[in-house]
Amino acid sequence: MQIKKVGVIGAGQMGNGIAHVCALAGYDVGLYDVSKERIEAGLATINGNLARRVRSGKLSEAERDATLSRIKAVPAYEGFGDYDLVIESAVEDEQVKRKIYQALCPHLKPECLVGSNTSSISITRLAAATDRPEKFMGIHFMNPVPVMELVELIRGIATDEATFSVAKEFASSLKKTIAVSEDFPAFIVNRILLPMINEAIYTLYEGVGGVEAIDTAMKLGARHPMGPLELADFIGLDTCLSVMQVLHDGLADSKYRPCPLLVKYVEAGWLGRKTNRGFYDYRGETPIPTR
Ligand SMILES: CC(=O)CC(=O)SCCNC(=O)CCNC(=O)[C@H](O)C(C)(C)COP(=O)(O)OP(=O)(O)OC[C@H]1O[C@@H](n2cnc3c(N)ncnc32)[C@H](O)[C@@H]1OP(=O)(O)O
Ligand SMILES: NC(=O)C1=CN([C@@H]2O[C@H](COP(=O)(O)OP(=O)(O)OC[C@H]3O[C@@H](n4cnc5c(N)ncnc54)[C@H](OP(=O)(O)O)[C@@H]3O)[C@@H](O)[C@H]2O)C=CC1
Repeated sequence: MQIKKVGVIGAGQMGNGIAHVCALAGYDVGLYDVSKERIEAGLATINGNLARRVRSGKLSEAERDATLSRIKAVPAYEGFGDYDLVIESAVEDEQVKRKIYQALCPHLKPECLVGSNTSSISITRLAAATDRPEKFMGIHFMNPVPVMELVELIRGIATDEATFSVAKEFASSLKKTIAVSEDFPAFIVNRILLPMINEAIYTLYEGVGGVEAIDTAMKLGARHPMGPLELADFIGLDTCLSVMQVLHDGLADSKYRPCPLLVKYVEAGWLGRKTNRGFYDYRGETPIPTR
């Protein structure tokens, strides 16, 4: 099957990044979110990211214009009727994702593939909420999508070989490197990364170090490009908590217990960069640690 048109559900930081790399690779892209404002904000981010690449000489203005012209807003699921692949990248909440598939699938052509960018949720379970489990896969991009080289591919129990093969070709066409993961909670990257971030939050919670000390320690002591708390803010603390809950529930091991301080930040609505406050306060010119 030849993929030409790619739909993206959710225009947040991951959805707009997925739309960006797909359009850059020559696909026609349709972007959907719950409101017109959300779609416009996603399109504005893509515009800004492409403009930065033009300024740094990595993209010509003509390439930028052609990329932007390939992305359109799709305000309703009916608009995805002639798409070949739809990638869902809405919030990390199983109930929200299930509702999306139930509303979306009746409008898709029978051969359309469906992918989820979920960070942690069972692909087999999500597939069961669609009318096409054999055409459903985990296609997990990393943040920031235009920069990170990896895509994890995850097959559910029912995913057929043809779907897997098209997904591999698709990810390669975006110039991404593939890592195949079995369908276990949080797959490979987040099975390893999120417990480290959670441990960094416990380190803060127990007073072993402050926000800056923890981030400096891991940046300079372990050569991580971002400290774990800075990275948590970048990912979104709601997403970090959801992933830890999926690990804790799915593997039933207390070592995955989400740190109570992470829970508290999420309850406060301090979700990191997207709400301007998390382990750092981003409202001023430079980020200030909140603890
Ligand atoms: C939760 C999950 O399910 C899975 C996940 O994704 S976990 C998160 C995985 N991601 C990470 O671990 C990211 C760790 N951080 C990094 O690798 C780096 O800090 C970084 C790549 C984000 C920024 O690198 P940097 O060297 O500090 O920044 P900077 O020099 O400003 O930018 C490097 C390039 O990235 C681009 N970039 C940076 N942030 C970007 C963003 N948010 N969106 C798009 N492009 C971005 C810049 O435009 C620049 O591109 P050019 O070279 O083409 O100009
Ligand atoms: N953040 C990260 O680093 C990574 C995240 N992911 C995964 O990608 C997915 C998206 O995450 P991310 O982009 O960070 O989250 P964001 O919060 O930035 O974006 C999610 C978007 O989905 C929208 N949304 C909510 N409900 C629906 C719905 N019913 N239909 C369509 N859109 C909806 C949200 O709108 P509103 O704000 O109005 O609710 C928001 O615009 C999640 O599954 C996450 O786990 C994967 C890799 C990395």
